[in-house]
Amino acid sequence: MLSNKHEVIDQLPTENYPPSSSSSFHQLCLIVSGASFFKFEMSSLEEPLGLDKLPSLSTIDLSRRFSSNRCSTSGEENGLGYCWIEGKTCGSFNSYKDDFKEYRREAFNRRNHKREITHIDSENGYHSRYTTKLSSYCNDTGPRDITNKIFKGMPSYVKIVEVGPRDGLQNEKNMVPTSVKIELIHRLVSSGLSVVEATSFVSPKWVPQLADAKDVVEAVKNLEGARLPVLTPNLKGFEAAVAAGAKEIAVFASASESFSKANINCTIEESLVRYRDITNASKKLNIPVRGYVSCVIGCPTEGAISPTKVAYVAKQLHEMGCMEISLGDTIGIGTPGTVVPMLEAVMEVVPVEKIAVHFHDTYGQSLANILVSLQMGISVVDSSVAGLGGCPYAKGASGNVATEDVLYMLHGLGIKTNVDLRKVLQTGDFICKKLGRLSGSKVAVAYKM
Ligand SMILES: CC(C)(COP(=O)([O-])OP(=O)([O-])OC[C@H]1O[C@@H](n2cnc3c(N)ncnc32)[C@H](O)[C@@H]1OP(=O)([O-])[O-])[C@@H](O)C(=O)NCCC(=O)NCCSC(=O)C[C@@](C)(O)CC(=O)[O-]
Repeated sequence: MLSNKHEVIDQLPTENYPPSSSSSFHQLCLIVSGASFFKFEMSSLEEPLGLDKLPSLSTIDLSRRFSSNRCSTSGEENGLGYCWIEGKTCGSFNSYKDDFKEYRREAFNRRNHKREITHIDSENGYHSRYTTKLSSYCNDTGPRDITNKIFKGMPSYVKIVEVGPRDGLQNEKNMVPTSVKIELIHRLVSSGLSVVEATSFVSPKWVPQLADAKDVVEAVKNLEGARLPVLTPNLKGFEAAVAAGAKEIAVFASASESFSKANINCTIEESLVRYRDITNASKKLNIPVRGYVSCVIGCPTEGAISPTKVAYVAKQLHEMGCMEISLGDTIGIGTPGTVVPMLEAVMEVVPVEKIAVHFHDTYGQSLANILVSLQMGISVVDSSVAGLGGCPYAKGASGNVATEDVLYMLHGLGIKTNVDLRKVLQTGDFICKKLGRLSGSKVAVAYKM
């Protein structure tokens, strides 16, 4: 058992930790595929796994890993990454549409396959035979084909948008000192995060915690190495943000009419008018604007939200000039079953490279949802250090998915982030101590044991 924190942190997986065996790799593929029919050799959970025991794909050359003789990949990068798609040339997003069509055909056209399988009951360990409808992956194809299907279309680099200082803190009841917010941003930037959402220029009556937005931005505006967007709900906020020195803005619409009312006191259409004013003003100043769509799966009052509504709002934001559209499962109710159709709808109207995903972890589904998003080609993921977060106007919304957990998964998949997980863990430790709470990151908890 590791007792010393530093000892623990020193053993964390980095982006390039030592090679794993092919059997670990195979195990991971099976885990990722959600195949519950296989038994794994598990390591003791009494202490964190040593790095050499962790299933890692990171050190195996991606092009070799996922290519067959048919694949012409030579490991070249085209700016967005290596091709992970068997039998294709290696541009990732250039060939995206074709790849995605094929992906959908192969991934979703297997609903009526009846198969007899041997089920190993995970609790009782007994074998039972039954006929069920399920994916034909396991019986039709070899492990290599399964692997190719799982990793098809995944990016080799993912940009993390750290939202801890804004989304993470906005719901904190006790006022967090401005100096702590500033130090938090410094630490996050020094861990390699290239985008750290710093604060919001919203009404202090609505979100008192972020009433010090001006002071925060003035203190961090010259920080190098990261972009520091701030949220603005209207021109008043936009102007205040720019005056304080903000160089990037985010606007936040909703796919739910009730949530729009509760959150920004206007209808969806009214919010889009406000955001058009902001994007017009920002174009003149050459300030990039990110657009959020909240409640993309469900709303605390309206229930399920249709993918068509989400796509509509996303399209509007895209067309008015938002450079990236972040899709927020504000109350964290999504599963891959609901996230995939929502993403499909949005991808019809917004290019995949402009889509980000923003999951709250209320039901523990965030990593699964991120994984399917990656499989659909998305390469921008929002997360919050230590899993801080929650929306004051969304009852039941819990923290965002923890940055540490996302990094751990991405690095385990061999996906680059340029973020130092150790430093993010230390930052999570820092902010949790300041807030007097436990980390919401599973990885942080595991490495402290
Ligand atoms: C939009 C408003 C302002 C409308 O609020 P309102 O009360 O309808 O606005 P108003 O125009 O009547 O103004 C009321 C007061 O607020 C002031 N005011 C007006 N605008 C600003 C501003 N920008 N900055 C500072 N002050 C402002 C304004 O000057 C006035 O002050 P008073 O005269 O009473 O002293 C309000 O509803 C608001 O601030 N809402 C923000 C709520 C918020 O931040 N929610 C959390 C965001 S998280 C989210 O949306 C989800 C996301 C993005 O994280 C993604 C996900 O998780 O899914």
